[in-house]
Amino acid sequence: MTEHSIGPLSPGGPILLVGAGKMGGALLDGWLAGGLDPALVAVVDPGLPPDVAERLSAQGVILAPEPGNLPPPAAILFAVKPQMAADALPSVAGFVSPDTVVVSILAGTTLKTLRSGLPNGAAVVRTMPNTPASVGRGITACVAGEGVSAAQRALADRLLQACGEVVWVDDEALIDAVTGVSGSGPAYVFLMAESLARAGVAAGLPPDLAGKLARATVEGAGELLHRSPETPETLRKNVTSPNGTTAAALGVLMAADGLDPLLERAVAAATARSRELAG
Ligand SMILES: NC(=O)C1=CN([C@@H]2O[C@H](COP(=O)(O)OP(=O)(O)OC[C@H]3O[C@@H](n4cnc5c(N)ncnc54)[C@H](O)[C@@H]3O)[C@@H](O)[C@H]2O)C=CC1
Ligand SMILES: O=C(O)[C@@H]1CCC=N1
Repeated sequence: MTEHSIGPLSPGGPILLVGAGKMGGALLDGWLAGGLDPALVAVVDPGLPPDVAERLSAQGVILAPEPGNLPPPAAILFAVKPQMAADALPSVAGFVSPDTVVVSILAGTTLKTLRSGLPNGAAVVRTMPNTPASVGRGITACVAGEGVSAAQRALADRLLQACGEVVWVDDEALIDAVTGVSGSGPAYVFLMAESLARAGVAAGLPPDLAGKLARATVEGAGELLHRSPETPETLRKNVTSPNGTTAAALGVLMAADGLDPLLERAVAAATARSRELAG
């Protein structure tokens, strides 16, 4: 369930999703749960599993449209794997009209690459969402390419807000580091739950109990962070009694070779990979 309602939206044309996998599908679910009329939504994805196609079709979503039988889309959400971009861009290009805004979520794929595969002067927004979008709790960072109008930017913003928060940056180069922090970031948190469970087993707990405790701890800490106005630092200090158990653990995690340098290397690796994907 999304917390975000996009309510009645008259985008001036359909919204076309190209690539309805994990991220594209999450955005689509967010739009439908947020109140977007399914008759205004079209999906192109040759790999759509039959059960998903059946569900979408039953909801009234238009499947596998051709440029000739779909009115010019107000927005095209481009959500294939970066490695499929070159193959898929021509089919996106076929749907682009002068008023269409193309919103890409492809890691690494630059505005320049996207624009080079689309009709001259196409309006393109490059974004980086994350998988908590599937529960309406994502965060997406966006950068608008040349010629994107205020109305096109507002439409992109509204579509992405169906799945969580949206922030805009002016400098496209920041999107690689955004990818390293929030795009890939949920995986680091899930790994934390896995690692904490393994550490619990190493400390003598039965695996089932360690897994349950670790999962509930990550869930609960995330929810507390969500609901509390306090900073992460204050919430951490609230757990830490002087000379107590947490202080003992934090002595390890906050040491010179602790979590900071490890995460710095991890985020730098993701950022570098995002730049590499640009080719
Ligand atoms: N999974 C994640 O956490 C995030 C992914 N992204 C980006 O989202 C994009 C999609 O990633 P996922 O959803 O994880 O991948 P996915 O593999 O789940 O989805 C890709 C979808 O594209 C479809 N597809 C392949 N070729 C196509 C074509 N020519 N035309 C239309 N559809 C086609 C596939 O059938 C598949 O359903 C990637 O570019 C990735 O960089 C961005 C932020 C987070
Ligand atoms: O791993 C990836 O390349 C994508 C982009 C951010 C999250 N998943």
